[in-house]
Order: sequence, then structure tokens, then C-alpha cells
Amino acid sequence: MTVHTPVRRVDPRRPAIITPAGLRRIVLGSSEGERLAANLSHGPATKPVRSAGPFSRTTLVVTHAERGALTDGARQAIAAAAILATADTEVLVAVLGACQDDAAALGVDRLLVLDDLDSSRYQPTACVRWLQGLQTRHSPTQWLFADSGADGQLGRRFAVQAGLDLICGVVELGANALRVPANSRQDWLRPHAPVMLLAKAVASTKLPFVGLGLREAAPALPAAIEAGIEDLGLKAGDPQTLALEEADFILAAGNGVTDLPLFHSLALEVGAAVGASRVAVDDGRFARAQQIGATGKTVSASGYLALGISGAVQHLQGIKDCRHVIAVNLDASAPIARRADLTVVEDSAALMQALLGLVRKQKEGV
Ligand SMILES: Cc1cc2nc3c(=O)[nH]c(=O)nc-3n(C[C@H](O)[C@H](O)[C@H](O)COP(=O)(O)OP(=O)(O)OC[C@H]3O[C@@H](n4cnc5c(N)ncnc54)[C@H](O)[C@@H]3O)c2cc1C
Repeated sequence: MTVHTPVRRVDPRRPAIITPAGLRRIVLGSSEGERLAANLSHGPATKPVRSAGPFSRTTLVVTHAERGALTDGARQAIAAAAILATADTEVLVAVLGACQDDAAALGVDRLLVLDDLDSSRYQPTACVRWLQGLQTRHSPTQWLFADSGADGQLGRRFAVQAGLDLICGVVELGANALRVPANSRQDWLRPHAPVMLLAKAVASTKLPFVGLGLREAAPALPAAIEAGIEDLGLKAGDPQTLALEEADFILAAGNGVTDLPLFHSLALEVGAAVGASRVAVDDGRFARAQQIGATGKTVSASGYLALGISGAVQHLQGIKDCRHVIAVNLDASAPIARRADLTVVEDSAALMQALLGLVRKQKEGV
């Protein structure tokens, strides 16, 4: 293995668009490339199927579903598999847990879903044996996992147990080679390994094609004895003490939020971490560590509820990796509305009050 002299390169993790020719193009000066491209396309264009087979090889992507959906990391790993797949390679995805996502749109040819996984049990040995069963059935040439959380752990365990070569933290994946960081200035260039764990944003999920999208029930999890493991159960983390970068759900306040006790009650009730715009921080309503944006934190929550935030470009930079953004603003033309997946034109206090009432009612089972 050799360390190459640093090669100047554009950050592969920058947002990009996929051109009609299938090329990944970085939109210079914009952090909104993919979103703009998506907005520019008029109506849902029909995409071609990547390959109808027959398949003689398999790339298997393995992931845990979260609340019925795939994580961003898993979607990116699937996209990477689909982009690199040759016409005779099937993109097979094995999901631990129920999954309602549109498999074809994600580039999946066949989705194996383990619907009845009891995610409250810690059972790594059973999961590894389950993967060994898939290995026997499908003989994949490559295994891909997102290098984060439960997926990263499972990938490492499986590779060790199966005696397969493993590469972690892959930041760039090409057809024949990949890159993993060597130090702050250099990357290792390496050939592929049978098991690869992919870092965040290794591939754009905006694919110019779809997969076959077949769906099958996966074989049951084997009843393995978890020797040497005492399962003490799950305990909910406290989102208020969680680093904002780690939070899955963030309630963020801007200048349009004045009722702070109401805001904090809502955050507590829905179990959200608290973030704020710079104006709200400068005003002394929130701590500097809670500021989100270019001069604050960059967050990647799957849910971001922006209350009374205008959506200045500096703020948007901090939420570019968030999956679902919901904006609440009195002004329907505020810039945040262009970034948001849903905009509620409403007074922030009125909406917080209504939401708090709903959540409390639901908790009481009314
Ligand atoms: C170098 C530099 C770095 C910066 N870095 C950051 C950064 O990291 N993070 C950041 O956030 N900003 C940053 N800023 C500041 C940024 O440009 C904006 O000024 C700031 O984000 C605006 O905050 P805001 O949206 O909360 O406030 P405002 O711009 O005042 O917007 C308030 C919004 O709330 C809405 N509103 C008002 N009342 C209500 C109500 N009752 N109910 C519902 N909606 C209501 C309004 O319609 C408006 O859209 C930076 C600026 C510079 C120059």
C-alpha cells in the first residue's frame, strides 16, 4: 500500500446534481444544487430502469430501517451500489426492520425485508448468522454498509466472522478503486474489498435511473444464543443533552419565536433537540452552542422544524443535510419556504400551542 502525494480535488461530498447523461456535477457556489435541480424539473419524469437483467453478480447492501424508512446513509450506500453496478449486477438490499420506502426509486433491484425484527433486543450474533445465511443463498461479490451506528457495527462484526477483507470509512468509491482518509491532507487509494463501509455522502441519491424494485420477505432471524452478552434493554437518550450534530429531530427557533417557555415545553414534549438562528442567539435567547448555520453547527437531523426563521443563506448552510424540513412562518415568501418540504403559514406561538395540545392528547391516549 502506498501513500500518494496529495491530489487537488473538489470535495466529493459537496451537493451536486446528476445530469441527464448520468454525470455527477457539483454546482459551484451553491449548497442547494440537488434541490434546485429537483425543483427545476417539471413534473415527475419517467426514469429508465438501470438494468432488467439477467443478473450473474450481486452487490448486497445491508441496513437497519428506522421507523419504517431507510436512513440517509443507507440510501447513499444503495445509490453507490446502483451507480457502480454493471448491467449483469443485481443491487440486492437486506433491511433489518419494516421499510415502506419506494425501493425502485432508490435504485434497488430486490429488497429483502425482515419486517418482524424486535429492535428492542440486542442480538448481534443472530444478525451476523442471518447475514451468513444470505451469503450462502445469494453469494454476493460485494457487501456495502453505511459506516455509522448499527449498520457500521454489523458490517464490522460480519466481516470478521466471515473472514472477509473489510475497508471502513470509504469517502469516495470508484468503479475500481476507493479512497479512505490517511491523515488530514492525504487519502489512501485502495482497490475494492469484499466488505466496504461507506462514510456519509459518498454518493448522491438523485439517480438518473430506477431499479427493478422487487420486494420479498427476508428469511427469519436465526435463534442464536448471544453468549457473553447481557442485554440491559433500551434507554431513551435525552435529546436536550445530545450534541446537535447527532440529533435526529431538531426544533429550531428564530426571531419569530418570542414565547420561549412554550417553545421549550414543546421541545421537551416531542423529544426534540433545541437549535436557533443567529439572531435568536445574538439576542440572548439561546446559547451560542445552539446556533445553527455557517458560523454555528451543521446538522443532519431527519426532522428539522424551523419556527420563525427566515432562512437566510447562512442558516440554510447549516441545515443542508437535513432530510425533512418543516417551516412555520407568517411570510409565505420567506426563503426558508424554498428549502422546506412543507411550509405552514402561521403564527409560531399559535402553531406551538396547537401542536403541544395534540401531542399531549395523543400521549394521554385521548
Ligand atoms: C458572516 C455571517 C454569518 C452568519 N451566520 C449565521 C449562522 O450561522 N446562522 C444563522 O442563523 N444566521 C447567520 N447569520 C445571520 C443571517 O444572515 C440572518 O440574519 C439570520 O439567520 C436571521 O435570523 P432569523 O431568520 O431568526 O431572523 P429574521 O431574519 O428576523 O427572520 C424572522 C422570520 O420570522 C418570521 N416571523 C416573524 N414573526 C413570526 C411569528 N410570530 N410567527 C411565525 N413567523 C414569524 C418572519 O416572517 C421572518 O421570516 C450570519 C450572517 C453573517 C453576515
